[in-house]
Amino acid sequence: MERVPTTPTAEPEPEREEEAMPMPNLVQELAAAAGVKQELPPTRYVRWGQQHHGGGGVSPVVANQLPEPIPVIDLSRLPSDALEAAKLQTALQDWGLFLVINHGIEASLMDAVMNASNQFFEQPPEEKQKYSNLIDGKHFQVEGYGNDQIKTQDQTLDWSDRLHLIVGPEDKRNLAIWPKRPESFRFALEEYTSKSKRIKHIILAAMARLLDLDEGYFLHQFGDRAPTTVRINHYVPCPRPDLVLGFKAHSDDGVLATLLVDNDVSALQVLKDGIWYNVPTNPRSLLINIGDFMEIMSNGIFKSPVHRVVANCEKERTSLAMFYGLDAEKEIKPAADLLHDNQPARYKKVKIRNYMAGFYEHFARGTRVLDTMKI
Ligand SMILES: O=C(O)CCC(=O)C(=O)O
Ligand SMILES: [Fe+2]
Repeated sequence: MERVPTTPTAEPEPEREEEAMPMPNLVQELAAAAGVKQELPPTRYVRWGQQHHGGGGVSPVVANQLPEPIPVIDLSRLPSDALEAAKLQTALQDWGLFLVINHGIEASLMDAVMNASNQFFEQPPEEKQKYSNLIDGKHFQVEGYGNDQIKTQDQTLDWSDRLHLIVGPEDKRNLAIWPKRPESFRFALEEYTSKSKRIKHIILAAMARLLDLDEGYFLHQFGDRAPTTVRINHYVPCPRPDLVLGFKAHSDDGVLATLLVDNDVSALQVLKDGIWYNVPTNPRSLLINIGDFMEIMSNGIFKSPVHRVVANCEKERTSLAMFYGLDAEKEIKPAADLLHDNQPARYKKVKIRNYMAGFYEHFARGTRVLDTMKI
């Protein structure tokens, strides 16, 4: 079974033709270009030696089925129902991710934000390039439309394009980089952002109660200036899904992430005890992912799960992840009330700014910055 971090093996590269044209850093354009009919995707996207399933274009989404379904938490019951809280505890300890239903976001709003996101990606490249994450075509910034930052020449890129936006605090929204088309995009994303906040509150209060901490313990870490960011991932079909990943293995930065995924294309996988499991889609529910900051603050009681997205050769897929981060100047450490003589701190104190700097370095290499913070 593949493990994280993954390192390319010395397996020989299959023979392939060189690309005739310079490679655009956008997977949608690559896929649309005639060159994609060649059997192999461009080298930069290929994970040599990491073939994750079979080969020959067999859809990799048929991996291990979960030994039990991903826990589904009824958010309307979570504040008062002990059984629901117990379910949450199991979900957090076993998987670090779970689904929520009765979350208070109307189906029409979920559809609106997904449709607007899909419509953005369906537009011609010139329109999308207006929001590029490359300033002057070369200087990378996290916010905007594009792919990963290229940190090294041998870095393997993901078979997907992304749109990354700051949605909170409101005065930090860089509206110049928010798509103007489709026109519905801005309103849908604003509405979705404002309704998602309540979900974060209910879950973080319940998590604090599970640890016998003050109910506001995690919520108080945010203050007014904590950033909330959105990453909209657009996965394009790939002729050799066995050779690429839609999104490399990673754990999320931030305290918590909510994930809105396509209703019918399942592609997300989670790693548990060295085995990858498919996370099935569940229309109208939201997936909640624990982030690295929570793993640190809970002293490892709640795990930030390693996950990845596999490609397929037929269907497009879009997902929208909302990350609840913390202020760059803040320091986090395991909650003092969780530490005892026989339960010492398992993570160092870390400033968010330093964590984030390390995060992007590690992310590009497919390793985890969190591992460097363990004691
Ligand atoms: O597309 C997905 O299902 C997951 C996306 C993800 O993990 C992320 O944006 O951090
Ligand atoms: Fe993620």
